[in-house]
Amino acid sequence: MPTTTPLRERPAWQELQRHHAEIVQTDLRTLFADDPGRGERLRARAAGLYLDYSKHLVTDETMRLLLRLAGECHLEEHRDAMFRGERINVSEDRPVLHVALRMPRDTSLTVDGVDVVRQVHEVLDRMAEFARSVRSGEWLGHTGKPVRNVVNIGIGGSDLGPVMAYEALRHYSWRDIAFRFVSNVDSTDLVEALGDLSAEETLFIVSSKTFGTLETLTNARSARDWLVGGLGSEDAVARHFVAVSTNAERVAEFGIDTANMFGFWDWVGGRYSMDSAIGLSTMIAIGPEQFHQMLAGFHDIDEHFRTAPLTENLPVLMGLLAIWYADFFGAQTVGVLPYEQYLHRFPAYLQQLTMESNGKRVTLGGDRVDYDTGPVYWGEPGTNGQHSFYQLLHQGTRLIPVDFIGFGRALNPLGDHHDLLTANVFAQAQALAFGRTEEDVRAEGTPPEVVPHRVMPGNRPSSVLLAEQLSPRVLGRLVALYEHNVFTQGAVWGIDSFDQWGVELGKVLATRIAPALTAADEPSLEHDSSTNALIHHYRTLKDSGQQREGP
Ligand SMILES: O=P(O)(O)OC[C@H]1O[C@](O)(CO)[C@@H](O)[C@@H]1O
Repeated sequence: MPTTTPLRERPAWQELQRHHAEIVQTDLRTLFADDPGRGERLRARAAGLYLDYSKHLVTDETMRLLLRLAGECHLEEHRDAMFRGERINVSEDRPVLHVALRMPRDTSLTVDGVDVVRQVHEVLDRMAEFARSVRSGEWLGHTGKPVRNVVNIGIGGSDLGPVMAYEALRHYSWRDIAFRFVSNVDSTDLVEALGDLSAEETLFIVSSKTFGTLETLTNARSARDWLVGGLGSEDAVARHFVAVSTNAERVAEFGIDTANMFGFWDWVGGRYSMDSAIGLSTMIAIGPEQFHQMLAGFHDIDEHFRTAPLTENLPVLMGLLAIWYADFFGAQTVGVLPYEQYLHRFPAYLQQLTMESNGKRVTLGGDRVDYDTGPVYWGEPGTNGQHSFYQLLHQGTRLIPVDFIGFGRALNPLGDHHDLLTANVFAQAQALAFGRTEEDVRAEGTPPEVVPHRVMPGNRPSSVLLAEQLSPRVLGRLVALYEHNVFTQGAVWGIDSFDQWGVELGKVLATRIAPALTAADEPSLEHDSSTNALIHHYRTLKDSGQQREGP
């Protein structure tokens, strides 16, 4: 599918470069003053989401050129290839089919002779049956008690999706069960999570696509020791451990009965898996019906991405804007600022989705790119961030495009809190775009020496995304929106957004270094001089602690 013309040589790219030189001669104040209809025109809607992109450093001409670039990069053909189940993850030679995870039961998609939609719904049905039995108290632990605590053990995509979704949908969750999420191999994570739990009432979900991840297996082994220690029998594992994985062999090797395993497939990337069986904790928390609502939300945006004209296609517009700033303005980051406390882990979730996907430096054909790819995504919920890092957004030297996410209705209405919250969304977007001029500051009687400090340059870009109210369906829509935004960016950059080879080397090196840290006798070291010195110093610190802790 990829054509051979290098990205920077494409006509639209070159025109965008020329056009960029014009855009920086104007500013948002002028653009709005000259065009009263801008705020109503530069916006798009889909599946209950409203995207205002009028406060971006763009004109109609910019959008026309960006959309032309998408065409020249065959975005629609790439998209259709994904939906058809072609092996677009070239470096791993796999299809990319998270969109099949939310296709309705009465549809089908055949890949390599198998109807994957049927497979998906078989697993969803098993998950639903299990979730119902846990929620109803029918599923009993080894000593005959129902489950009161669910602990998901996983990392990366096997943790960030479940924890983000649990937090986002807490309002809809079954409060009789406590949920904990353990990811870090730092023992504090597990110890703190289990500290106040009773083994008799605790169910572990070991979530790992590969079932080979060091952190997850280490935590799962320690959790099993804790359980067996607490209940006094290895037999307890069968009623207290279930697994979510693509690797039945390793699940069995670990000692979990594969009858208690929920599968998925290698065509689901870890960071695209929260709506697969990896979402088992989410399903137990909110129930199968609400989980299906979340899937329907994902599907709403899949259909929009697949069928809407690019000019009105929300994820496409967002992806192209990210490219505009990354490659033509040299912006390094994108802030995501949800004004909804329940979405407080959404930026952390997006970090993996965006950066593990588009943190790539070679094209699909293996050539080194000569343009910037994936920006750094980061963020915090508003209004908290306003009292922390927004200063830099408003008056710092860097250009940082941001996405504000707001809602029409609060889940926990209280007085005028929600109107105040939303007023802050609009005010921040306004302040970033239009700032405060020197004349305005002087007119307020500001002492001349303070004037430069109080001027707000404005001309800082933002999107405002609005939805009715956070719900499972809306969460699905939001996540799918960013998934396809990431897809759009990757398709234009011509990179593989679905592999993650960059995380492998560190894993291999850690397993080489670990024996030197655990060895009883001073090891002979053959690493670089810095690593050798660090290992020596660590061993000294460890020994000095052991001596102090001695009898
Ligand atoms: O689900 P697994 O196989 O344990 O992998 C966990 C995470 O590790 C990664 O491979 C990166 O280290 C992610 O892509 C993945 O989500």
